[in-house]
This record gives sequence, structure tokens and C-alpha cells, in this order.
Amino acid sequence: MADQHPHCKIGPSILCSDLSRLADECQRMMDSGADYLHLDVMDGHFVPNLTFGHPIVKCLRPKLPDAYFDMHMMVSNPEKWVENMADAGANQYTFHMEATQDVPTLCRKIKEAGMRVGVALKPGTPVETILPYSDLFDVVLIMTVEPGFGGQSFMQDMMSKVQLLRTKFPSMDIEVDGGVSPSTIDACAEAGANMIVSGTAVTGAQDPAHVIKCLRSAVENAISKSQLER
Ligand SMILES: O=C(CO)[C@H](O)[C@H](O)COP(=O)(O)O
Ligand SMILES: [Fe+2]
Repeated sequence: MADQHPHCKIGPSILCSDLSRLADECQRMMDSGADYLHLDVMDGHFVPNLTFGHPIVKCLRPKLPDAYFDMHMMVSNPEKWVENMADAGANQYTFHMEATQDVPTLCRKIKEAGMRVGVALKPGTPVETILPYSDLFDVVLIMTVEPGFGGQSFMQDMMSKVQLLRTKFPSMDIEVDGGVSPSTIDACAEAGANMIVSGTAVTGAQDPAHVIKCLRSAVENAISKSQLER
């Protein structure tokens, strides 16, 4: 069915975990019930922080052969790393709208490289800017913090972007990222987000499986409710 609501998927961000044990931390998240892994790439230019790039992803891939890698590319010139990331084993390449002059060409390049296409919006970027390209991407990522650091406070006012997209595109994958935790998930779920990134709330928890379960049940309840209302 064309307008079916997409499934709930929970993707922990390992940004604030023990990066010296990256593969183990990723495995711990998968064992805790994660549907995918959200890997934050920062270049110290598009955002004022540095993480890792495709060489690390390439080493990680054989350790987690079945995990879905969602690359959140917080980089200037996102065109530059498409082939490298595909070769490293990335499944989804999410670039920032603000970092490119040519959205359609970049979307096509990512697809041709065999990855799903994600477009991310910083908090200050109006949601309307991506509407003309809706046929070209698979996922839209609404940032609910300024990109660059984990552990920041959730921006509730970004939920109007999620709502607008869910109303216009009932079957689109809509991802939220930044400050998402059991205390902010209801707002995301009710607005219509179905791909949930959560960093510190999951990786820093005593019981990450419990947190993932809690995030999932909020989203699944909201999806059931919205389907009953239709
Ligand atoms: O893209 C990001 C920061 O730019 C991270 O994915 C995000 O911040 C996750 O961490 P937390 O849930 O702690 O906010
Ligand atoms: Fe992220």
C-alpha cells in the first residue's frame, strides 16, 4: 500500500560511547535490540567537532556483517565521500542539505553507489527547502539539536517539521536525532517520526535494552493510534 506508515526503527548513536571499543559498543547496541546503527561523521569544518571517516567504517563492517549502517555525514563537500563510504559498507548516506549546492546530483550519486539516500536539516533550515526533492531521497533527518555534539537538549519546536512531513508523506521514513530519550520520545512519536536516533540516553543507560524497548513502544503506540484514526 502506497500510503502505509513506515515501521518503527531504533538506531542508537555511538557518538558518546567508548570509541576505543567501537565494535564492541556497536555489538552491545545490536544485542540490546537496535534495528540499525547511527554513525556520526564530523569533519571539524561543517561542525566544530571531529569523529571518524570511512577507514574506520571499513574496519567495523566485518565485525558487524549484518548491521545497517546509517552514516550521518556532518561534513562540508559531502559529494567527496560517497564512493568511499559505499566501499566501506555503509547502507545509508545522510548528507546535510546545507552542505551541498546540488541536491539532485548528490542524491543520484548516492543511489548509484548502492546506498539509501538521507537528507538532513539543521534546526535553522526550513523544512520547505527539501519538498522539491522528495522523490529523490529515502529518508529525511530532522535535527533536534545543533549538529556537532551528543548530550544536548532536545528542541521540541522541531516537531512542527516532522508533523508537516508526515502529513504530506504518509509513507516516508522520517528520522529524528538529538536529545531523544524516554522523556522526549512521545513528542517525536506523536509528530510522526519513525526512525529514532538516540545516543547518550541509550549508550549511557544501565539497561540499554530497556531504553530501546521504551522508545519503540512509544513509536509503535503512536503509529497504531494514527492508523485507527484514519
Ligand atoms: O548527530 C548527532 C550530534 O550532532 C548525534 O547523533 C546526536 O547528538 C546523538 O546523541 P544524543 O542522543 O546524545 O543527542
Ligand atoms: Fe547524528
